[in-house]
Amino acid sequence: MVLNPEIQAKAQADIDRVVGKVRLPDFKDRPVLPYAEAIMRETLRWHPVLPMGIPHATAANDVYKDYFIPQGVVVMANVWAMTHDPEKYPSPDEFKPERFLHDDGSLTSDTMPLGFGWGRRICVGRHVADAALWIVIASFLSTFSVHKALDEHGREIPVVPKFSTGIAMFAEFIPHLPSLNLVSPRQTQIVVPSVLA
Ligand code: HEM
Repeated sequence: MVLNPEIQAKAQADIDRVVGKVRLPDFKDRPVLPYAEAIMRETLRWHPVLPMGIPHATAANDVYKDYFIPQGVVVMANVWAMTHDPEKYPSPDEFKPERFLHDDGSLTSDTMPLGFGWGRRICVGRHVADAALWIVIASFLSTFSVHKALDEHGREIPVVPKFSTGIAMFAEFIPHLPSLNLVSPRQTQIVVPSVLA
């Protein structure tokens, strides 16, 4: 969001329109908040948490497209190449939630399943993760805005997105951002559901 303020503003306008400003988003709002959903899918596509999945081993000899693959070799799925295929996702390095939306704003059928793997060893926690990601994204955007911090002259400090390499990919730049002005509250009154109060 700090890199894409116009996307943040668009998502917040959508949430304010549907949810209003006196309560937090709830799961019942999810079907009518396609833009937040598209942000989540684009996040999983843009920098997948496990860009090469988790290593697997073949249980038997196999042949795939004229390649002989012996039993017991390590096989890794190049999730990064799939989520950055320019034919499927033009300008793949750009963060564009709109790629998951039709022109009328409704969601496409591409739910970005690649981020959780596939087949027998698909992520067993995907439904927990999916729900948790959505509610965090929607609640955060509802209550806070992320801005670039300002230097002592009041100028925005540029943010360079830098991600770790290795099995798991995470945003390395976030802990190094100066905290000044980074996150600001945008709602003065939030009604906490009684179940949480
Ligand atoms: C955004 C969050 C998450 C992402 C992107 C993610 C992604 C993945 C991926 C790509 C795999 C490997 C699938 C494969 O080998 O083909 C995996 C495996 C797994 N995940 Fe997740 N995961 C997430 C959250 C979770 C959570 C919250 C849990 C537990 C509650 C969980 C539990 C597991 C387990 C146990 C496996 C191993 C499954 C197996 O080998 O049979 N994951 N995950």
